[in-house]
Order: sequence, then structure tokens, then C-alpha cells
Amino acid sequence: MGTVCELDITNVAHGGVFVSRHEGRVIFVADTLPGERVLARITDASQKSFWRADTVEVLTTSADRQEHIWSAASVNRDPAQRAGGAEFGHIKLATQRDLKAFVLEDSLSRMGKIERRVEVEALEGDDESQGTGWRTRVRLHVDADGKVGPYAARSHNIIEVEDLPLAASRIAELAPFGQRIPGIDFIDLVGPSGDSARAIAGNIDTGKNKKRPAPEPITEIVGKRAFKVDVRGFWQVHRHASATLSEAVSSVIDEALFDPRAANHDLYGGVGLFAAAVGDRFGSTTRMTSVESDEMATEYALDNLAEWVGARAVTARVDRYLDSVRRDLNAVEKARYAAATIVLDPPRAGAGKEVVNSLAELSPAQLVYVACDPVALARDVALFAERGYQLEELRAFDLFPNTHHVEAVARFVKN
Ligand SMILES: C[S@@+](CC[C@H](N)C(=O)[O-])C[C@H]1O[C@@H](n2cnc3c(N)ncnc32)[C@H](O)[C@@H]1O
Repeated sequence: MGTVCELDITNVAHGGVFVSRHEGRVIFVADTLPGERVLARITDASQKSFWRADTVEVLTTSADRQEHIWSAASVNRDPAQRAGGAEFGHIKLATQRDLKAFVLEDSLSRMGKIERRVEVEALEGDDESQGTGWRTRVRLHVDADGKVGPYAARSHNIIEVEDLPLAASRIAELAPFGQRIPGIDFIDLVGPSGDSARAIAGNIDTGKNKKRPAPEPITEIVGKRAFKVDVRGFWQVHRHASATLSEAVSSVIDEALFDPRAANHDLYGGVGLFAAAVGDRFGSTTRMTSVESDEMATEYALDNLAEWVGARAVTARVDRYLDSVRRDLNAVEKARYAAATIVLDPPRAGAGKEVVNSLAELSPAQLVYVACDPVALARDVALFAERGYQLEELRAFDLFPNTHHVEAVARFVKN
């Protein structure tokens, strides 16, 4: 058991924790918010520069605190028994968005060296539901005794819960609350917009089993378009995320810089969501190549993009793909890349130096970057700036209400 101390919370930090200072050291504290004074238990004193702590009692309550939207995650519980995945659920929704905007602005200022005001935009229906009922995908974990539930906050202990307020009701209804199901590692609850909801039991792939699971296509509807995606494959989690991001990606593109004949790309393309959004805006002759490392997703992308004669889908790691393109360019292709619009939606770690360098060398007219991590985005903003690309436009979306996560859509152009 760690030491308990009284702490004044001064700010929000990246990762859903809050800043306090104690005896000259920064302590990152969970389950509080700026302006509060709390009793907190130190949970990690292994680092020299900062420690970590959990709130055990709120001594001075912020006006922005609310009763947690999920009783299983409440500060009234023992920290080890608090369910994870709703680490902002004790904060009023409007304040959550202000905190997310601050983290994005602060990351851009410190790492990206640019000053920007950002508004984190709400998705349809979230204010009315207080940010609940939006998840179309939930993974519940199962331990060796068959106990089922989400992980606790900041650990892999499974917490038995009676409800899943962030989940859409049609998948929450499928959760086997209170049951024991030994022999599996997880249960995925999946609620596609164009298909029936389902629960899929599975085991963690340890790498020994080389056989890939048989394809199991489901349908997701975005606007007037239907997408095939595998039941185990990546799809945006919020019920309105795909529509919101598709609109943001297609509308942020500067038409004056867009050439439908250029080497346009949708990198980290999944099943072709953004390639379709760009194609829908710029017409049936638009050339667009989706690049995605997951072979099965690429097969679905080929299907989903079949109506565009100029659409291709390639299975490759983006870093390797760009490296080989860069090495083999002839003069015609060089001009096609220089005129291109490139969309990229990397995983949490961001694009990184190698990908940014390759992109800069290909010198596209504009880049549209969809980012799920503000710090990774800010680091890539700095890398792009070094290579002659400046951030031209930026929007942010509250794609994950009641959690600390925020999504951004940025457009870069050549200086
Ligand atoms: C955030 S998802 C975006 C998918 C798609 N844009 C969408 O919104 O549906 C990132 C995708 O990148 C893929 N991916 C991860 N690392 C990759 C890499 N190094 N090269 C290519 N694809 C990668 C993942 O399989 C996943 O489909």
C-alpha cells in the first residue's frame, strides 16, 4: 500500500490524469480534476521525475464534478475495483471537451511549436445522452476462472459489472453479466449499423495459431453507402464516428489543390472508408489507392471501392510501401505524387519520422491526417514542419465521450 497524501490538482495532463506537485515532484493523479484538493494514494514511485497516484477521497469538490456516469467506476469505490474505460465520467461533458481541447492545444504548443485554439466538437446525440450509449464495439475480458468484465482502470484485473453505460443498448444487452465462462480470453460485443448485433468469444492469438479466422463480413452503413467489414476487423467505435470523420476528411480537402488524376492515397485505409469519402466528393474517375497492413481488410476495401475505376487497395505496411514507391519513382509518377492528396489515419503511435520523411520526399500537394492521439499528432506536426509542411486546418471531435480520448483531423500543405 502506497503513501497517502493531500494534493492540490492544478491541471490536466495527457492520458486522462491530472497534475499536482508535492515536495517538488510532479504527481499524476487519476479520478480528479483541476481545482480539487484530494487525498491520493501513491501507486507508482518508480520514476525520478514523476509519480502516479489514485484519488481515494475528494476533499474540495470542483463545480465541474458530477456523479460518475458508471457506478462501477466511481471514486467511492476502492481504486483497484474501479472499472476502466470511462476515466472522465466524473466530469461534466462540456468540461471534458474543454480539457481535451487544452491537451491538444498544449501538445501543439509544446511539441509542434504552434499556437492554436481548438474547439472539440460534440457528435450528434451525445449531449442528450450525456455521452452514453455510443459504443458499437466493446471487448470484455475473461480470466482463468471464467470471470467476465472490463479491465480495472490501470490494471488487467477483471471487474464484474452490472451495466455498460457507454455501450449502445443493443450490445449491452448481449453482455453475459455475472456469468462464468472459462476457456476463452475475451468476448467482443459488436453492433454494426447494417446488421444484427452479436457477441463473439475468442482467445488471444499467441502467434502459435497461424490459421487466420474465416472471414465473417458484416455491414456498416455510412450515409447512403454500405461498407463490408469483418466482424473482427477495425471499424470506428462511436455510432456516428464514421459519418463524422468521412465528412470532416472530405470537406477539409482544398479543391484547388485536388487533382483526381494524381497519385491520391488513403494510408492506413482499413476497409476504404476515407477513400470512399474522397471518391464521393470528387467523382467516379478519382484515382485513389488504399494502403493497409491487414490482408482481410484490404480484400473488403477492394469490394467497397469497386465502383471507382481508379481505386486500388494494397496490403502493405505504410512505411515499407512509401519507401519502395520513393525508390522507384520515374518522372511521370513523381509529378503524380507532387499533385496528390494523401489521407493518413495511423494507429495511436502516429505516423512517425520514417513515414513523415518518405511523404515529404514524395512532396504531395496536401495531406489530411486523422489523429487519435494529440501528442503523436503534435510530434508529427513538428516533423512535417521540419520537412516543409505546415498545419493549415485543424478540427477536433469528441469521438469518445466520458473517456480522455479525442480525435483530430488536420490538413497540411507545402510551405
Ligand atoms: C485507425 S485505423 C483506421 C482505418 C480506417 N481509416 C477507418 O477509419 O476505418 C488504422 C488502420 O491501420 C492499419 N495499420 C496499422 N499499422 C499499419 C501499418 N504500419 N501499415 C499499414 N496499415 C497499418 C490497421 O490495421 C487499421 O486498419
